[in-house]
Amino acid sequence: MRLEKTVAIAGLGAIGLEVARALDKGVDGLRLVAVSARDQAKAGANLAGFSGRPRLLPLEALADEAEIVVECAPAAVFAQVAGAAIARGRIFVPASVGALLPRMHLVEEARRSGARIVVPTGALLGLDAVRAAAEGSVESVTIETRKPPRGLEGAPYLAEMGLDMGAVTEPMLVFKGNALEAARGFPANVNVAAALALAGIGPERTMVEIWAIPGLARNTHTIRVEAAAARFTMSIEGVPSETNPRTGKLTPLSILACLRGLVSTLKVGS
Ligand SMILES: NC(=O)C1=CN([C@@H]2O[C@H](COP(=O)(O)OP(=O)(O)OC[C@H]3O[C@@H](n4cnc5c(N)ncnc54)[C@H](O)[C@@H]3O)[C@@H](O)[C@H]2O)C=CC1
Ligand SMILES: O=C([O-])CC(=O)C(=O)O
Repeated sequence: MRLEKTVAIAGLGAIGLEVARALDKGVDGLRLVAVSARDQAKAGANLAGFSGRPRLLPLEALADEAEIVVECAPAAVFAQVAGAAIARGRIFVPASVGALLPRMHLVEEARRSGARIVVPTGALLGLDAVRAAAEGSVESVTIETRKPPRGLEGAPYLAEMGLDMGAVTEPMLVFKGNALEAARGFPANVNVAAALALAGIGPERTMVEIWAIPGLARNTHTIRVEAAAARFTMSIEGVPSETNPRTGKLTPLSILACLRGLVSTLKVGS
């Protein structure tokens, strides 16, 4: 008989609430025991319809309650959630992957505490192929991200460069650089580039282009990999969530699939 693993979720927004709802409906081998939210009244209302009764706790307390801590909060509070989960030796599943890049010391801390950091594919695709390719030699990895201008609004890089997304009337290349610079400049927009970098050849060598495309209905990511074992190009067009246009609807589903993979008897994909 398989033991159940307990799960806690930090942040009940576009991603966290969807994951929480799905877990509450029932996923074999997983039990939602705690959540954290900024707006307690709103969280209480959202949780009122749940059949389980997850505890509503501060971010740092989640790791005391659950074996798996899923981070679905803004990048600004990433360190609080990650630090506690890793210190307690938990399985830490981050959505704000961009916030992990400047904090790679957490991987060393996890090694010491026995914690694991499991990065879901999120709004992206094909990280199994990228990881396989990276077991051999890889010449280059690039990602082009295309979003409607409103999906990029609020990024610190845009403010630094004086770029007003409201004024974009035709396709515009707003950023070109490596994944580390992209994560710094667009902490809420290019988690996919960070995940790609971690799957493959690292943030310095993974190259990123970000385009603002007026009228674009879907967040589009295209990966190109040139490796000794294979050359591949993959593209995904994600439907933006209604609650947060920066976030694709696939992301909570990817996290759910990732969580299932932590406990399932049959697991598909490397
Ligand atoms: N890995 C991936 O492919 C993707 C990752 N993301 C990232 O995932 C994270 C979550 O994204 P969304 O759910 O779309 O954001 P969201 O803004 O819809 O939700 C975040 C939630 O966290 C809550 N929150 C804020 N401060 C908090 C605090 N101190 N304690 C507890 N809760 C707090 C907010 O009230 C909100 O409900 C973001 O960092 C985003 O950039 C988004 C899309 C794709
Ligand atoms: O949902 C998407 O298309 C990707 C995204 O926002 C991110 O990488 O943070």
